[in-house]
Amino acid sequence: MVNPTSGYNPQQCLESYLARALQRIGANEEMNHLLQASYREIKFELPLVRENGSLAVFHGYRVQHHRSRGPFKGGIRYRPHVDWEQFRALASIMTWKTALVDIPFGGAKGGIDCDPNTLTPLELETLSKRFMIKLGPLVGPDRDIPAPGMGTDEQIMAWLYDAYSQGHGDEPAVVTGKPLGLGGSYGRTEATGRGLALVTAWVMQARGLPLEGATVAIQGFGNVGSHIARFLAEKGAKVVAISDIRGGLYKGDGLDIKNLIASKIAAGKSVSVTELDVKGESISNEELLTLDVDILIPAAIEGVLHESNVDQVKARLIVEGANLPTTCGAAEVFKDRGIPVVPDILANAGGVTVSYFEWAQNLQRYRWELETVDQRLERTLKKAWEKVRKRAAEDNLSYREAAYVIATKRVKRAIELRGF
Ligand SMILES: NC(=O)C1=CN([C@@H]2O[C@H](COP(=O)(O)OP(=O)(O)OC[C@H]3O[C@@H](n4cnc5c(N)ncnc54)[C@H](OP(=O)(O)O)[C@@H]3O)[C@@H](O)[C@H]2O)C=CC1
Ligand SMILES: O=C(O)CCC(=O)C(=O)O
Repeated sequence: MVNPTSGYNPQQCLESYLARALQRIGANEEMNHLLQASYREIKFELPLVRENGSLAVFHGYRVQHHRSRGPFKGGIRYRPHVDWEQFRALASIMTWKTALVDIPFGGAKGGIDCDPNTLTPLELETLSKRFMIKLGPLVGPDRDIPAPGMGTDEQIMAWLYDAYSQGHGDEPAVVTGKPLGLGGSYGRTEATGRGLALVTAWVMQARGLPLEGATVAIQGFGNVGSHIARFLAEKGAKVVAISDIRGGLYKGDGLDIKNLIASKIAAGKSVSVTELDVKGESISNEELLTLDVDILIPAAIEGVLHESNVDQVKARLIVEGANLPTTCGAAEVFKDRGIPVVPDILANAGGVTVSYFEWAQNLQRYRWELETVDQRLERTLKKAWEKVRKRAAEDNLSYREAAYVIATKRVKRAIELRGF
C-alpha cells in the first residue's frame, strides 16, 4: 500500500495558487496575508474506553478558515494520519469552493485521527458524539456547519446532530449530509458524483470531445468515486478502471459499474474492490493513474498526481474528484503539456452545494423534492462553470487559475463590504 501524500505539503501549493490569484485581482500584501491564514484552529484530546476495556486517545481537529461570506462550512474526515497541514489546506479550499459556486458560506474542515474501520459501531458513536460535544461552542447553524467527508457518512452526521442538539435544543441545520429520515436532503449522498459528472460533460462538450464512449479511470471507490462512476457510465462513458486503497480493477471494454456497486454494498466497507466477484484484471493505483484514457478522475486523496508521475500521465482530461489531488508542481507540468485539469473547487462542488440546500431546507423546516434539488444543483454548477470557462478563455488562464480569480474576488469584495 502506498502513501502518495507523504512529503506533499498541500498548504504550500494553495499558498501559491492564492498568491497568484490575489496578484491578478490587485490585492495587496496585507489582503494576501489575511486570506492565507486560518481564522481559528483547534485541537483536543478524545479519550475513548474501547469495548475490550483498553484506553485509546484520539485527537479532534477543526480548522475554520474564513467567514466573510457566511458561516464556516466543510466536511469531517476520519483518517489515521490527519494533521494540521491537511486540515489547513482543506479548510482554505472550502472558502474558495463556496465562493466560486456562490453559496453563502466560508470554509472549514476537521476530523479525528482514527481509522473508522477498526472501531466498533458503539465506539464510533461514542467518539463522534464526544467530538461534537467538545466542538459545541464553536459550531451551529450560523457559525460552522460540518458535513461528511472521507471516512464519515450519514450515520456519523446523525450522531453529530444528536450530540449538538442535546445541549442546544433540536437543531438539524447544524450538520448536513444527515440521513433522509433525520432532516437530510434528497440527493446529498450522490451530489458530489452527480456534480462531477455534469461538469465533466460540459467540459468535454466545450472542448468538442464526445463523452459517449470516452474511456475513464477513477481512483477511489467511496462516496465520490462510486457515484461519479455510475453517473458517467449512465451517460455512455466507458469506465475502464476503478480502485480503492488496496488496489484497482481494469477492464478495457468497460467495467460493469452497476454490478460493482451492488457487490461492494453487499460485501461491506471493509471488503476491497479487488476482492469482489466482478470481471476485471487487477491493477495498482499507480498504474491506474498512468492509463491511456480520455478522462482521469482522482477521487481519493491529496497529492496523487505529483512531480514523479506527472510525465507518465496519458489522460487527455483530468477532473479532480478529490480535494487537492494534484501537486502545484504537477499542475504546472499539465499546463505546459496542454492537459486541462478541472480543479477540485469546481469539479467536486456538488456536495457542498446540496449541503447548502439541506441547510436551507432545515432552516425552513420544509423538504424539497429530488427534482428541485437536482435542477438547482445543475443551475448552480453551470453558472460557476460558465464563469470559469469564460475567464480562462479571456485571460488565457488554466481552469484552476480562472476559478481562483473568481473566488478570491468574491471573498475580497465581501471583506471590503463588511469592513475590517
Ligand atoms: N463526500 C463528499 O461529498 C466530498 C468528498 N470530497 C473529497 O473526495 C475524496 C473522496 O471522498 P469520499 O469519497 O467522500 O471518501 P470515502 O471515504 O467515501 O472514500 C474514499 C475512497 O478512497 C480510497 N482511498 C483512500 N486512500 C487511498 C489511497 N492512498 N489510494 C487509493 N485510494 C485510496 C478509499 O479506499 P478504502 O475504502 O479501501 O479505504 C475509498 O475507496 C476526498 O478527497 C474528499 O475530501 C470532495 C467533495 C465532497
Ligand atoms: O458538504 C459539505 O458541506 C462539505 C463538503 C466538503 O467537505 C468538500 O467539498 O470538500
